[in-house]
Amino acid sequence: MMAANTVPLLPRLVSSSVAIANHAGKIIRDVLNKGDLQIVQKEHVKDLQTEADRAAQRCIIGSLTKHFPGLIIIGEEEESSGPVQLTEQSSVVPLKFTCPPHLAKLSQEQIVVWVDPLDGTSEFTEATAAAAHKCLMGNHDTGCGAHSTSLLDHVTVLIGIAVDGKTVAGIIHQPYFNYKNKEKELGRTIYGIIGSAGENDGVVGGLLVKPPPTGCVVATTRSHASSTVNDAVSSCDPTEVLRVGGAGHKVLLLLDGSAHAYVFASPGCKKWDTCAPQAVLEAAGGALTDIKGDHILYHRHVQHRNSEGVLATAPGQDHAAYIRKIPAHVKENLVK
Ligand SMILES: Nc1ncnc2c1ncn2[C@@H]1O[C@H](COP(=O)(O)O)[C@@H](OP(=O)(O)O)[C@H]1O
Ligand SMILES: [Mg+2]
Repeated sequence: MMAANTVPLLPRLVSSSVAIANHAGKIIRDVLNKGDLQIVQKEHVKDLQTEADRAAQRCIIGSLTKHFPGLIIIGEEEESSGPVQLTEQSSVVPLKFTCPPHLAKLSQEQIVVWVDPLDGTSEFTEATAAAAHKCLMGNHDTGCGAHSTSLLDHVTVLIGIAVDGKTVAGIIHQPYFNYKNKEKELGRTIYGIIGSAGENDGVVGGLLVKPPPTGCVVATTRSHASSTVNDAVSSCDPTEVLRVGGAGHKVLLLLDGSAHAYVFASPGCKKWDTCAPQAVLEAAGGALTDIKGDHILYHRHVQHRNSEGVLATAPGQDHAAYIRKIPAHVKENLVK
């Protein structure tokens, strides 16, 4: 076995982040099971924060800082007081693939980590603590409150790693994956490094990448729709539209064979929403850009908003063709 300090920085960071994201997912479930989300409204009524967001972020930033002192980390939530549950230094997960050669000699100063401790907060709050407490005790859904608890699938923990302003690696943890099936393990973690060797499931850990069905299934926002969002979706001539929560969840739909494209022509989504999902998607051969087809950059001092929207396509799809379909008035409406 190689000594820890001979393993390049990037795979060490990804491996620790997988363990940290798993831990954050457990913290999220614990908060929901206690039944008191302590919801705070941020910029507007659909921009919420719960104790699960805060506690998960304390865990992620505290643990990353402990294991990688001096690392630049940008999290969605402001600093909050409360217990900080850290992962152990030894909590690392063996990765399925090796570091691409061009990323093998990074210095920590080149890296920015973008953290969304709980993506899909609107859906999380709707899957009420009461319904979740009743239905999820014992790791299974008894059917009561099924409508609201099904939204728990939309919740993810996102840790994205950018190098010199470009996303290179990402971790998406889904804390409630399998929550309806008590026979199976609760939660899953998907991770990828762009440019790793291997084919499809070999380059994305934790998920078997599948092609989408025939037709054109477009995933878009469930809770932040607008006329430009709807115009952009319609322009793709979808055979089906999936209105679902979370940027992480929507990208997972592109990877698990559920959708062809994720279209969001609005400035509300932020860098911490897209950094990890973009890396995982692109590691598998998909693409994520703004709605005009330009790259999204993740430098330390970049503006947090993805002000020109988000358009992502599943592996094997013609990304440029989707960009061409977006109407000019939608593109003109979204400016830096
Ligand atoms: N108008 C808006 N205001 C605030 N956040 C927005 C937004 N539109 C999108 N987002 C954020 O982008 C992410 C994906 O949104 P959606 O689920 O609507 O597609 C969510 O992240 P969070 O759940 O982490 O806040 C959501 O809050
Ligand atoms: Mg988010």
